[in-house]
Amino acid sequence: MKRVGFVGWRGMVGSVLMDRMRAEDDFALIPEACFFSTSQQGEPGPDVGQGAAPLLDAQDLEALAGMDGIVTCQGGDYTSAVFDDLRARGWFGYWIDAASTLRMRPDSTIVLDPVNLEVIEQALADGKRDFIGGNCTVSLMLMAVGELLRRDLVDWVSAMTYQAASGAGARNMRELLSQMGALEGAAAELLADPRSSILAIDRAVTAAMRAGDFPADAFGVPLAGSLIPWIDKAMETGQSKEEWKGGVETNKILDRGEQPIPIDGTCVRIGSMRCHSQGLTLKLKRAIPVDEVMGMLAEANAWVKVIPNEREQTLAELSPAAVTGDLMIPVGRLRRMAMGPEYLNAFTVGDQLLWGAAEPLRRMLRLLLER
Ligand SMILES: NC(=O)C1=CN([C@@H]2O[C@H](COP(=O)(O)OP(=O)(O)OC[C@H]3O[C@@H](n4cnc5c(N)ncnc54)[C@H](OP(=O)(O)O)[C@@H]3O)[C@@H](O)[C@H]2O)C=CC1
Ligand SMILES: N[C@@H](CC(=O)OP(=O)(O)O)C(=O)O
Repeated sequence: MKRVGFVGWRGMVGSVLMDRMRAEDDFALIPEACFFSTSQQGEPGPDVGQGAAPLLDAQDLEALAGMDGIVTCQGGDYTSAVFDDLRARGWFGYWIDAASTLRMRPDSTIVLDPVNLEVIEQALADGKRDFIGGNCTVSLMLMAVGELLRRDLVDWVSAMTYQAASGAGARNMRELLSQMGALEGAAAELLADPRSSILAIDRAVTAAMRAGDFPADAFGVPLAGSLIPWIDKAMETGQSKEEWKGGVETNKILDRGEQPIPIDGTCVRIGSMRCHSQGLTLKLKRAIPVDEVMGMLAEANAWVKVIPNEREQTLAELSPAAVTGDLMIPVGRLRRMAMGPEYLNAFTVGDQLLWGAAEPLRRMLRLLLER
């Protein structure tokens, strides 16, 4: 690949991608990196070691068709607006995309190479050209416990999620902080007085949360001091779309074909900034000693970190506060459950902008550049 186009590089996911590409010196492998924008065409683009050229128009199919590969973090509306037209013109380049639009199309491969490198290599051998990053929750779950599914040791998985504000976008992250500030502000005087009643503090906070001027334009409801047990649209199954993706995308990543593993649960937005956490119940096909499970998980990839089921280490290492900004994927609380020896409990945390969004795309591009 000689010319690689980047769309959506200045957004939240795109900025994380750019940072990671700079950190890994990926741009040194790209003879010509071209930057596009839907709103800032002609403005100077970023300098990634090749000088700062003016930004190209991301709607200009002619300019896009001049690329050997396109990496987009611009979002699903953009993909819907240009992708089919671009292919219809006979464009034969590689399309690497963070958005969900194309994920379930037969020609697309969902990329998470530490888990499904064989599937990606087969797709390349078959001449496939569309490589799409998975849903953040799915990718993070598979980075943590995918090895058990890959080895076909699992009957089903229930995933109860605790998802960060970042999954809803940059505006929502800002709003979460505004909400936190508004709650603190509502109780500030009472908090400053050590003799004030905690119930009075709680009343002040609850009143602020329910007031018409509480900042909730982005989420629609309070998230700080509360939670939102619904993410994305409704499906006919009664699932939210986020819950539906857990099943269909996991099975596509693992190429399970006609033998999908049932995966379901409740996806919940909580007041974390950019780390998604998940409480998992795995029904194993046979009772496997927990030590053996820990060994399998620890060896599965270079980023997973098995945390012993002990209080101190769990508090120190298995939380959004510990993981934010890091590629590490801790998985802990590993223990047999009261339901029987085949029932395994697990808890995992991951940065949803790194392994959840930018990193699988970066690695797919690198794989193509190094071929
Ligand atoms: N957020 C997430 O957790 C995940 C998101 N994704 C996918 O990635 C897509 C993009 O998400 P995200 O990065 O959160 O979107 P952003 O809203 O942060 O960025 C999207 C685009 O908005 C434009 N933009 C307008 N104003 C600004 C500004 N002030 N700063 C930066 N960019 C601005 C830019 O395009 P332009 O230069 O053309 O104006 C930018 O590329 C999503 O729609 C989704 O499909 C995938 C996985 C996870
Ligand atoms: N839906 C995810 C974020 C996301 O962008 O997912 P997807 O890439 O599947 O649309 C969340 O809200 O946490």
